[in-house]
Amino acid sequence: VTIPYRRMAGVPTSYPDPVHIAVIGGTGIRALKDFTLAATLNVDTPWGPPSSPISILHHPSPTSGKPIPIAFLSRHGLDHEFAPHEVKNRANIAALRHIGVRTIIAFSAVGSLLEEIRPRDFVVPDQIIDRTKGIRPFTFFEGGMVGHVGFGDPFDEGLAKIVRRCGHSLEGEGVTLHDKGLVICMEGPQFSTRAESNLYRSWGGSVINMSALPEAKLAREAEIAYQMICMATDYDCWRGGEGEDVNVEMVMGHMKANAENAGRFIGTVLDELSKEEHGEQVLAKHLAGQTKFAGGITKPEGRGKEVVEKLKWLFPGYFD
Ligand SMILES: CSC[C@H]1O[C@H](OP(=O)(O)O)[C@H](O)[C@@H]1O
Ligand SMILES: Nc1ncnc2[nH]cnc12
Repeated sequence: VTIPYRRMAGVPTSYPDPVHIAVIGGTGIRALKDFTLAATLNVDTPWGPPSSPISILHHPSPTSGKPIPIAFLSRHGLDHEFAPHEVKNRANIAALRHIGVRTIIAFSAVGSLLEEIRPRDFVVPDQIIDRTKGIRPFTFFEGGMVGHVGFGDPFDEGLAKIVRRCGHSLEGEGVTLHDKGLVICMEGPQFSTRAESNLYRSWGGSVINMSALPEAKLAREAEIAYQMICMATDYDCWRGGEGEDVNVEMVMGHMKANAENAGRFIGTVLDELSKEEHGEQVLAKHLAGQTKFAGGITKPEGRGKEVVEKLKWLFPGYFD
């Protein structure tokens, strides 16, 4: 199936098993090629519905041949109708955790802030600077439940190692991969000024997007291992040559031209993650339980009823 996963006649609307791995598709990635659509889920969450229905895709395990379910969610909606500040981040992450997801591979089209990261290159980032403006809902812990999770390393290093290996295995076949990178996550939806772009370069920024946050923060609160794969589509506006400033046409043009490689990259990562040897990593056992303590700081008598109910839905057994 290559079209965006709308509700299709005959496709089940429920799925019997937990789904551990998810892909969040960004700009230009609204579906995954060569997967069988097993179900389309309309999950409602205490934070409202997610940006899109969740498609459950079947992918044969490269070791056992058994079908492995993968959840796919379209960050900006099936028709790219949600601007970066309108993306239903809390509902997206909550819905994914609710169906069993503990590993997310998130894809993002980014501007490059470095000469050596050329359009169509891939980057597996390891750091983020938050330049969003506080207008996006960014936590599950508010309204009478205080929670503080660690975010020193905003991406999951175990997952990053696997993703990098997969990317390198495709090098020479049209894929160029940069192993590390600092993502500047800006508010948007307007692109940056030239002064801002230069400022981010002076901070050591490698790439810029509008969607790493709060997605990555919410995934951490939800104890989900999260790694973003970025694909450069432009040089933002710092390079300054004629006709070089980023625009949507440029972004979409590079995404379309390199969609095949992006799809192969994601497919290789899913193949690898489907191997039994990565079972513990995929289940993010290293994160399990952290939010029970990080989110349990508010004394029971001070807890907000409404938020407690929401959190019970998201973390059954944590805040009883
Ligand atoms: C269409 S250019 C700006 C847009 O592209 C990126 O989207 P995504 O991260 O979802 O691939 C960027 O973050 C902006 O939302
Ligand atoms: N230059 C840029 N700035 C922010 N987000 C982007 N996504 C793709 N290119 C971008």
